[in-house]
Amino acid sequence: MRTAYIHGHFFTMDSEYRTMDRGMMVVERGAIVYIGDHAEELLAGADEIVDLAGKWVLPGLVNTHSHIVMTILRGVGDDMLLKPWLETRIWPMESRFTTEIAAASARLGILEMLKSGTTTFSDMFNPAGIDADAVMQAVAETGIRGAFSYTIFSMGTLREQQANLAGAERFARRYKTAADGRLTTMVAPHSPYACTPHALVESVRIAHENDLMLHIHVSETETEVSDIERRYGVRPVEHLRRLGLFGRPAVMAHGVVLNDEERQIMKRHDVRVAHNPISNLKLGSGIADVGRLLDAGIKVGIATDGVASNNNFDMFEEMRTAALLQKGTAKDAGRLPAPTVYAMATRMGAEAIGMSHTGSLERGKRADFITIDPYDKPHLQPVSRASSHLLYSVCGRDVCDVYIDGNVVVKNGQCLTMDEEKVMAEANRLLSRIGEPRHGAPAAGR
Ligand SMILES: CSC[C@H]1O[C@@H](n2cnc3c(O)ncnc32)[C@H](O)[C@@H]1O
Ligand SMILES: [Zn+2]
Repeated sequence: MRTAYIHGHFFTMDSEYRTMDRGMMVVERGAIVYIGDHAEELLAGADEIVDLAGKWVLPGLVNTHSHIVMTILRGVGDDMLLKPWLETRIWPMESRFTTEIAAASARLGILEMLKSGTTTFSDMFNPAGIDADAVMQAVAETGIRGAFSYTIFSMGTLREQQANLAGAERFARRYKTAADGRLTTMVAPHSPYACTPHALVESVRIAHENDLMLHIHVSETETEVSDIERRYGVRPVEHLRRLGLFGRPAVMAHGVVLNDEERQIMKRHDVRVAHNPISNLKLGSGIADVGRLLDAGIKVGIATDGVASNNNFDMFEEMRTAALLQKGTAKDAGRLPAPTVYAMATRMGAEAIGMSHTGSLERGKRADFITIDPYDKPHLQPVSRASSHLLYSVCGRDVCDVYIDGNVVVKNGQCLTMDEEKVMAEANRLLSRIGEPRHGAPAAGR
């Protein structure tokens, strides 16, 4: 099947940030075979022609760190710092999760991601008490692309910790290539504070033996850094380096509290960062110095984290927040200009999570793209300044169509791979099982 997408205003987000006004993209078997100016002769060989006149077309966004299974916890534990938030609100509720809740929560999270333009994500989920296969089945059916990680924690008895490691290894192997290559895995020790050195070393072994990346929360708060210093005599980055974590390609979620020496270690070992500006603000963790990370040559992607600390999966909101924070903290309006932020949310983010077959509209890449129709939207006028609006004015609700592997998964704002009403109703119904009253739910539904 060969499809020609014509007349759209294309933002390729390639390394030259090429744009084409009334351009053309040809897709065959889910891959881009042509992108450029309109070429009438290419239409002859097309099985289907899709007219995108008036629409902005850009690569699907890449969310480099999320927790979709936590979506049902949106609104839990507002106004708390990370440590008490996790220990007194989030972890106790996660411990009551069932497979049904986890799968419903994942569907709801992915529905929100797809409808707001995210086509690829890298996710960590807490496997305790749930059947990971059922969750993966739910994820595969949505049509999204992603890297999934079964989180390794050093909690509970020794036997429970061994079971957790064995589960993570089984999972990493089983889903390394799944759903026609759309889904893959990473190995995810939760953090230097929730994992023993043994669990961290085992994580590296699993990653090495299965040729996988590592994904870990690091240096999110001052408290974490001082706790690790007290326990191990060194800061988190050096602690992880000594344990061999950076012998594999690794994505560090957060990286809020870092010094120059740590950035040098990270650059030397090609450690990438998933920057979660809104979650870091909401949990009172601080603001990562993204400017310095990029200046040091470190790849940085943008991420939402879970919605309990955000409270949504809107990557446009995340991009704008990232840009504004860096300008404000550096007192330099030129910090993090639009092209840099677009790259972080698309091509660089995809590279950061080892998925460089997506993230830009280039020949040979997967046809993962989204469209925005600006014409009926006052906040996107004047339309001629699209390259500014994509950062400063667009929000997730403006996304019109979403394609992954050349398949349309959202059309005119409606998700085609899920029954939207059912997904939302199911999440609300299951909420009562984890002990939260459903404030605002209609009485008849109780
Ligand atoms: C969902 S899997 C992993 C585990 O991570 C917890 N979590 C969610 N957000 C954060 C964060 O910002 N820092 C550290 N840990 C976080 C979540 O509750 C899960 O148990
Ligand atoms: Zn996280």
